[in-house]
Amino acid sequence: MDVKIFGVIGAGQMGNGIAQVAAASGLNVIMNDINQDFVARGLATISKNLQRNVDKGKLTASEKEAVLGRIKTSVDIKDMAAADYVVEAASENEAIKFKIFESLEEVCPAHAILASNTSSIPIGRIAAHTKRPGKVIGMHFMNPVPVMKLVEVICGLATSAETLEVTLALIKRMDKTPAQSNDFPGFIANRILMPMINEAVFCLYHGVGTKEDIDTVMKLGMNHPMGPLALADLIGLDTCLAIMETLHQGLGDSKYRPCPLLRQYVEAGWLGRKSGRGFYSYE
Ligand SMILES: CC(=O)CC(=O)SCCNC(=O)CCNC(=O)[C@H](O)C(C)(C)COP(=O)(O)OP(=O)(O)OC[C@H]1O[C@@H](n2cnc3c(N)ncnc32)[C@H](O)[C@@H]1OP(=O)(O)O
Ligand SMILES: NC(=O)C1=CN([C@@H]2O[C@H](COP(=O)(O)OP(=O)(O)OC[C@H]3O[C@@H](n4cnc5c(N)ncnc54)[C@H](OP(=O)(O)O)[C@@H]3O)[C@@H](O)[C@H]2O)C=CC1
Repeated sequence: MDVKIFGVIGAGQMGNGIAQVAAASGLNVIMNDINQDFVARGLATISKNLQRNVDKGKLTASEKEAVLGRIKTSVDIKDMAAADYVVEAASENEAIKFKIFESLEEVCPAHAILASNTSSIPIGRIAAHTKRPGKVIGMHFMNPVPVMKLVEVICGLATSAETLEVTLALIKRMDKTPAQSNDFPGFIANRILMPMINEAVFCLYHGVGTKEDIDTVMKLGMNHPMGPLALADLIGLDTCLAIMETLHQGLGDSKYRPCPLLRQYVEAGWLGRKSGRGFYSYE
């Protein structure tokens, strides 16, 4: 299948990154969110990231304009009627994703593949909200999308070989590297990463160390590029909590229980970088 028009649902930190790398690979992109402010913010982030590359001499100004010129914005999901392939990158919330997939089923052409960038929700569960489970797949990019090489690929029980083949070709075209996971809650990436982050939050909660010392141990002791609490702030504490809840409920093991401190921060609206405050302050 030849993908010409690539749709992205959600213009947040993941959605705008996915739109950027798709447009940079030559695809025509439609980036959708629920209101004009969010798509405008997403487009401004893409423009800023591309400009950084122009300033570094990695991209010319006309290449930047060409990439931006391939991105159309939308606040109406019906615009996905033009898409051959759609990646959903809305908030990590089952009810929101189920509703989006029900709408995509209605508006997208029969040949369109519907992918989700979900961090943890089983793909089969999402696919059950469409009439085309063979054309539903997990395409899980890493944050920040323009920088990170990995895309985790998840096939549900019904995902077809053609859907996988088209997805792998797109990942190659975007100059990323795939790794395949079977369809378990949290897949591979967050089955391993998120319990580590949650344990770092428990260390803070129990007073094992300060946030700075916890992060320094993992940065300088284990050579991680960022400490786990700083990384949680980058990912978004609401997303971290949602992933832990999916692991806890889906795998039924108390070792995945979210740290109460993580829940307290989310309830206070301390969501990390995106809200200006998480474990650290960004104001
Ligand atoms: C939750 C999930 O479901 C899955 C996930 O995504 S989990 C999160 C996975 N991501 C990680 O673990 C990220 C860990 N952190 C890192 O790798 C690094 O700290 C980092 C890449 C974020 C920043 O790297 P750094 O060396 O500290 O900073 P910096 O020198 O400013 O940036 C390195 C490069 O990344 C670019 N960059 C940094 N942040 C960026 C962003 N948000 N968007 C685009 N580009 C960015 C910089 O422009 C720079 O590019 P050049 O090499 O071309 O100069
Ligand atoms: N953050 C990360 O590091 C990673 C996240 N992911 C996954 O990517 C997805 C998006 O995460 P992220 O970008 O961080 O989250 P953000 O909160 O930054 O962005 C989500 C965006 O989706 C919008 N949205 C919500 N509902 C709808 C809808 N019905 N239609 C269109 N857009 C909608 C949100 O709007 P509003 O603000 O109004 O709710 C917001 O703009 C999640 O599934 C997450 O688990 C995957 C890999 C890494």
